[in-house]
Order: sequence, then C-alpha cells, then structure tokens
Amino acid sequence: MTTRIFNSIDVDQSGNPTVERRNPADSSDLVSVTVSSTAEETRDAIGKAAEAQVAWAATEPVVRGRILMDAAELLRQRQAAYARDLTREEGKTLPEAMGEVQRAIDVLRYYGSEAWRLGGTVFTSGFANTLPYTKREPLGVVGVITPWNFPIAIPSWKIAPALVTGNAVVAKPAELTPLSMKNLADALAEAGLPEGVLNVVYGGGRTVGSAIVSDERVRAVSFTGSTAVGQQIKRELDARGARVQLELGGKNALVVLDDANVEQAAAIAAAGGLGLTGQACTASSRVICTPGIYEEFVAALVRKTNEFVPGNGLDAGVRMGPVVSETQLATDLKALQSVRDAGGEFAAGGNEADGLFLAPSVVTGLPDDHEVNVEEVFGPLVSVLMAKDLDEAIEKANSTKYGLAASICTTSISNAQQFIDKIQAGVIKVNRATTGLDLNVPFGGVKESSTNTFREQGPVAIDFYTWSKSVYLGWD
Ligand SMILES: NC(=O)C1=CN([C@@H]2O[C@H](COP(=O)(O)OP(=O)(O)OC[C@H]3O[C@@H](n4cnc5c(N)ncnc54)[C@H](OP(=O)(O)O)[C@@H]3O)[C@@H](O)[C@H]2O)C=CC1
Ligand SMILES: O=C(O)CCC(=O)C(=O)O
Repeated sequence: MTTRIFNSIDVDQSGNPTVERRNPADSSDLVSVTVSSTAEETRDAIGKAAEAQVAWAATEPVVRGRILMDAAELLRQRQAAYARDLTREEGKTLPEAMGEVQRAIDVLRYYGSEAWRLGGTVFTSGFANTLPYTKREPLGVVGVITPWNFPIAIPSWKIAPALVTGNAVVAKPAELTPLSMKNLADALAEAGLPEGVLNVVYGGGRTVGSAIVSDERVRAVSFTGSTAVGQQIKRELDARGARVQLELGGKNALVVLDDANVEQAAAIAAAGGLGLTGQACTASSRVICTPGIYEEFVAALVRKTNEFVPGNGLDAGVRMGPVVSETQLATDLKALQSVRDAGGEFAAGGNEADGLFLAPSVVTGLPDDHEVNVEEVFGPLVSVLMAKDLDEAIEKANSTKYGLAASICTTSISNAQQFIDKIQAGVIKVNRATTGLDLNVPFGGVKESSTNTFREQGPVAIDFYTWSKSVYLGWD
C-alpha cells in the first residue's frame, strides 16, 4: 500500500520534489511517497511552533503528560501495523521492529508520567522569611533531527521530553524513513496534541535540516546521526548560543577475556555486532580477545554468525534484515574490500551482496589501526583483534576517537570493575551486548561520540529541554 505523506504544515505542495521510499528487502514494495519541504516552508513551520508554544507552555504539565500517555495507548493498539511499516521502510526484522515500537510506547508512558514529577528543589535560606526554590521553564521551540536506524524510537525519546516540559517541536526524520515519524506524529495529534506544537517537516538534511539548525528561533537541537554532520551542527549552534545534544558514531569494543563463558560471549558478540544488520551506533563492531580464548571464541562466533542469514524482515524466522540503502551498502562493500586489500581474513562472510542482502562477516588479522578498526562502518561486520591481557585490551578499546558503548565478557568481578573504571565510554556493560538500552537510563558518549554535555533518555533529558529559575519567595 502506498502512503502519501504530506507536511503537517499547511503549504501549497505543487512543484515540491517528492521522495519515494521502497522496501529495501523488496523494491516492488512502494512504502511511501513524501513531499519534501523547502527551507522557506521549514521556517513557516518554526513560526507556527513559536505561536503554538505559548499556550502549550501554559497548559498544566499533567494535561501535557496525559496526551503522551494517550498517544502511547494509540501506538499500543497499532503496534503490529506500525512495526510492519517500520520493517518495510527500514528493513529490520519484524521482531526487532515490534521491540522498537514497544520502546516508543514505553518512552511516551515514561515521559507522560514525568509530568507528575516536574519540579524543582527547595533550599533553606540565610535570609529571614525567605524560601528559595528552583523552577523549570521550557526553552521554547526546539529542533529534532533523527536518523533512519531507529525511526520511531529515537524520535520518541527526543520529542516526548521536549513536549512534556512545554516546548514546541520542529522534527525532521531521515528521508529514508518518514513513515514511522508520521505514525508517531499521528498518534500524538489524535491523542489531543494541539496543532502547531509538533511540526514534522519532511525533506533533506541540507534543506530542511539546515533551515532548522540556522534559525534563531530554534533554541536547541537534539541530533542523532553521523559524526561529520553532528559536528557541523554543533559548530553552528554553538556560534549562535543555542543548546545542542548530539548522539553520534561509535566503534564499540567488546572485550572477551580468557575467563569468559565462550558460548555466551559469542552470542553476545553476534547479537551486538550483527543484530539490526549492524546498523546501530552502539553495535559491537570490534571484539578484543585475550589469547587463551581467541581460537575457541572465533569458532563459536562463526557458528553464531552463520545463523544470521539475511532475508526479508517480514518473513518469520529471519534473523537479519537487508542493509538500509544502496549508499550504506556501498560503505559496507568498501569496508570489505579494504579488509581484502590489507590481507585480513574472513572467518565468515566477505561475500558480495544479493540486492541489499549482505551476509554478515567476521574478520580477523587486521592491524589495530586499519580503517575498519577505527572508523564506523554501520554494517554487519565484526572485526576480532587480540590483546595480551586486560590492560592491553582496555588500551586498544580506548584507542579510537569514539567513546559511545563498550562491554566486557568475564566471570571475574575484579576484571569487570577494572574495565568499568578505565574504559572511556558513555555506556558500559558487563556480560551484555553493547546494543540495547533501558529508556530510563541516561544515554550518551564521550570523545567524538557525543557533545559531552547533555545526556538523553531518562530524567536527565528534562535538563536539556528546560532552563532553571532560582526564586526567592519572601514575606513579612
Ligand atoms: N549515531 C547513529 O545512530 C547513526 C549514525 N549514522 C552514521 O552516519 C553514516 C551516514 O548515514 P546518514 O544517514 O547519511 O547520516 P546523517 O548524519 O547524514 O543523517 C542523520 C540525519 O541528519 C540529517 N542531515 C544530513 N545532513 C544534514 C545537515 N547538513 N544539517 C542538518 N541535518 C542534516 C539527515 O537528513 P537526510 O538523511 O534526510 O538527508 C538525517 O535526518 C552511517 O553510515 C553511520 O555511520 C547514521 C545513522 C544513525
Ligand atoms: O542500542 C540501542 O538500543 C540504541 C542505539 C541507538 O541509539 C542508535 O543506534 O542510534
């Protein structure tokens, strides 16, 4: 079925370019046709947001929260249909998509209930008859720019905290995955979100995205995507004194020590590296093994990898969907070629793709500083390195410009604790895959994976979307 997606702003569409999105697993399946907005239309949407924000900020927080809760209920009723839309537009498997829509539901419920906890701190005062306390205010209009890899969960965890705190939002989904953003926006509108409070603007990053970033009325932007674009956005927002929250790339290491359970470690590496077709910023794209477990681990990982046969994510039993696009596939194939050029070995995979279906690869023998070991690929490719002991493993894990997620497989609490203390990453796991996050736990990276300022998810997301007033209430 074709869905024609229109801008939520009331503009004359005639003459605007359209973007067709086809299912990456089946190019005969036309998923959506989106009308792209111009920069001028994006500025109109920002204007509408600025007008609507005043009344929205004056609305009782619990009323705002109820709208998020009601939207969550609508998503729950439509979960199967929206998961199907997500699989068709992004490619991930139906169980992965069901999980992602569930995450969006939970995020809306979580921030809906945060409405009851929005408050400040009361202090004692050195002045007589005075009560100091803090009070939060919304920033105004905020921008949300999201990628294709979690097309409903990421918009939810950026938009929900912005709305509950009284901001109006201008949101731009990736051109590849507009339908999931529309589904989310529809649920919010049907749940009673006043017009103009959430404005979804479809179109390219260079037109719509840039128009959001450069507009003085937009007081903050939350962005997830590539490091190059994120850094460019940060420079622009820093220059005009607006807030920015970035969630960028990763080269996330999974350290596997001799004392690990080898089968469990291989399952964790495969889930973290190949699940979601490796297209997660938290994917375990590097495994760093100590020598005593190396051979056995690689053999176990190859067995697990062979279970990830790529297929149409709508089909039952498929473990791994296609690569999202031709552009991403070209990046993946270039990485595979660079492995061959460097004399790396494919313990699994290494093959050409069939359409956008790319068999997963396990690579060994690459130099630590090879591009595949230091740059994000964002595909189904895990590189296994060796380190002589825990200290060297941590050193190698810390050696890239990224610092998003890291994990260790070990049965020793002491080893785990040393890893936790020394690893440079925003998310650290022990005996768990680097992918998969709780929605109530702060998320963000260090070094070039983030802004090293505001985290997202959980209660700290509220900080990003608000500013604090210190009030001294006196009486005589
Ligand atoms: N951290 C993460 O989770 C993600 C990381 N990536 C990494 O980025 C690589 C490239 O993927 P890609 O989709 O091109 O990532 P981008 O960073 O280009 O895209 C992310 C979002 O930013 C928008 N955008 C692009 N350029 C600008 C700009 N100048 N100003 C404002 N917004 C802009 C995009 O719009 P549009 O695409 O519609 O033009 C999209 O909505 C991947 O291979 C992967 O390594 C990608 C996705 C998610
Ligand atoms: O691992 C996860 O669940 C979240 C990953 C993520 O946020 C991303 O890839 O952008």
